[in-house]
Amino acid sequence: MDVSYILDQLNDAQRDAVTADSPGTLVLAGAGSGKTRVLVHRIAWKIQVEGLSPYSIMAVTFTNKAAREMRTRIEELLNNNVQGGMWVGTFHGLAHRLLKAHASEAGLPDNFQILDSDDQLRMMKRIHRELGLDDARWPPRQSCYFVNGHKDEGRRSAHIDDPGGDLYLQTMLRVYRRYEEICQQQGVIDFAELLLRALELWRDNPAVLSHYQQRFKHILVDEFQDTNAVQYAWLRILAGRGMPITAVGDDDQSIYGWRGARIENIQQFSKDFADTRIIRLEQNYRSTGTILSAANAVIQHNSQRLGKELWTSGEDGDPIALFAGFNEHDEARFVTDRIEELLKEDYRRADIGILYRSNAQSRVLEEALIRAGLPYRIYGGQRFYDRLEIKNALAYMRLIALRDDDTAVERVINTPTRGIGNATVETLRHYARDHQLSLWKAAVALVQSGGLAARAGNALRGFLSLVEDLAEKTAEMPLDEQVDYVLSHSGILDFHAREKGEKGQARVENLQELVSAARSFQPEDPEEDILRAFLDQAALDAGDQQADPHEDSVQLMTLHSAKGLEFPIVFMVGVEENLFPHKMSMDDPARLEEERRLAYVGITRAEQKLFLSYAESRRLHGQESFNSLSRFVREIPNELISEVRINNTVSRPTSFANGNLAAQAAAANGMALGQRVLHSIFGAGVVLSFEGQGPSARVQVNFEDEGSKWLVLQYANLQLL
Ligand SMILES: Nc1ncnc2c1ncn2[C@@H]1O[C@H](COP(=O)(O)OP(=O)(O)OP(=O)(O)O)[C@@H](O)[C@H]1O
Ligand SMILES: [Mg+2]
Repeated sequence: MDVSYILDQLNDAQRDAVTADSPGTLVLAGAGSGKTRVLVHRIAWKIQVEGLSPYSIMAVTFTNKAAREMRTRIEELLNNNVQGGMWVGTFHGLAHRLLKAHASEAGLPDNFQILDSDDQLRMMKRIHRELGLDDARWPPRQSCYFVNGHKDEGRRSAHIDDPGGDLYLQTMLRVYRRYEEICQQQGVIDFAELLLRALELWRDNPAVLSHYQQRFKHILVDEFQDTNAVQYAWLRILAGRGMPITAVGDDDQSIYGWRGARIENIQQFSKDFADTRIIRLEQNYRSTGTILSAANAVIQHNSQRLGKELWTSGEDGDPIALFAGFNEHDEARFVTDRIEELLKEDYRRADIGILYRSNAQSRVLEEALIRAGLPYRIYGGQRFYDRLEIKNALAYMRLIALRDDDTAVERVINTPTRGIGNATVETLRHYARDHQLSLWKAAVALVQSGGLAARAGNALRGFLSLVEDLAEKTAEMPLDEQVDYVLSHSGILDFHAREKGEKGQARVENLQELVSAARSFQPEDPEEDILRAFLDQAALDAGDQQADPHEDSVQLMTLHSAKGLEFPIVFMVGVEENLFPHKMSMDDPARLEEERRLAYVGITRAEQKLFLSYAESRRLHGQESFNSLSRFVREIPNELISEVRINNTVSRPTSFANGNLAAQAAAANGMALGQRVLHSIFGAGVVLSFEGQGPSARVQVNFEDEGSKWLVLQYANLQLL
């Protein structure tokens, strides 16, 4: 059999890694050196040459998107359909699959549901109320952090030592215990719990473990540097004493330390897996020489490194462009202007990635993209399934699947408004707590016993029978009709349609989109209950489905979600001290190094062109700040960077509502580049640029008769034309 096509497009070191027959194989290499490619080709090799069945392979990727891509690439390579039972997915996705197959062994009800981070926070707030904790002193978010942090390390509340007189720990422990109890009672599990349960399932059920140990013949793990303690333990327990395992990773790209990821797992690997062969890849195939030199220069400032070389035989390419905006709007306009130019040069929108440090930065960029008529998609962040109206609709669907889902009850018991006030809900909560019941069962009991005032009782009865009715009427419908029916008969559609203006409109469109999503939904396992599978998918998916995936669109995402991806063009925006590195990480050397690795990840996403930009003044989370250029940019040698001058960006007049220019510019300097203005003495002209801020802000205007002049904005008294 001619299998040369599996090795043809690989260099020697990559071939070595693909064909290695060592029990443990660790590929340790920098960004863009072909680690993911090696994994894909290694799987093809295992199947085609070594004759492993796809059924006996497990591959772990970092995102659901990466899992889908991996599957497609293997299929392309093997020229066939390898659906045949191969397990490819994220740790969370695989753990979920495992728990569904063995719910009872894992101590879960068959229809357990996933609690996403928003739901988790909601539940935490309820627990705080129940325990009489004041949210100001005990932020519920902090409790989530506490619980998740311990779970990531594999610690349940029972494993935490008696905190003695430490009030903080005592309180957190009480919260953790109560949280565990309630989750168990309701049959819901959060993300960290998925992993921990999956680990405990194997640890405590030798029969289940041995089944999988016999089934799998090879485990492969991408982005190994970001595994946490529980994930690593899960791999180890499965691999047992002899299952071959291949891990690929890059210590310089470890960026999830804040979520419990442990770089040490890399060193641990060769100790734990006998006869590990370590293979290094040194040639980068992704980026231009300039981009690669910049990345290398930045990461060299870190002290904790295993140390790797990375070179490219490619061209140097363009210098890295650096743009200083007056504020975030100016920066966003620079981005959209450049994108428009690039699109004229034969690039497609999907070739362009815009990367930022914090989710909140996306809003201004989104607005600029919308204004410029440029379709875009966001990975992560405000995902389709995170949107309010979608969560409302899904809460009804979840209740149809499982009445005891308290989070869903809380969400829609009075949405749309049906006269169930806070007092009634509070009574319900008390009753549920006192009788150890779910909210739903408590509601049924209260309605039956007549324990409520007539009005409240009727309203509550209305809600209960609505849900029962929805369940009954839609039981036999195909999924999309079911969703459609629930949207109109629950009142959710009307409720959101009544919201004013664009927002209501957008919500209705999103709800309609949910029907389409249901129509095109196909469960991985056709035997499975489709509603259940759909709800699980909604909770798990990393937000890939918000826009039409086939439309050519600009890609927006945080630096964290960009890991493993590549784009011909990359804009890294907001490269400012306090934003990136993040101000929370500035004082801690270890966290600062993690921020630098994030910069390394960002830079190395770019194939051909890299644009960096920052804003001299920025309003974020409602606060104005003035930050200097990020140290990470200053760590790039000057000769690799070319500064973009502001005038270059004045390509078209910006339109915005009439008003007093000084006031607007004072609020947001530089909004009006290209704007035509009138001065009482110099006459009409066009705004060329701005300088400074506050009272010293100056504006440069090119007057038709008088030529270019600098004026102090505050006194210039310009009128918009
Ligand atoms: N031998 C090769 N010949 C040509 N192109 C290659 C070769 N190896 C890898 N590539 C290409 O280089 C790019 C980077 O490869 P890949 O994504 O596998 O790198 P990686 O090491 O996984 O990067 P990251 O660390 O960012 O995850 C991809 O476009 C890939 O197709
Ligand atoms: Mg990769």
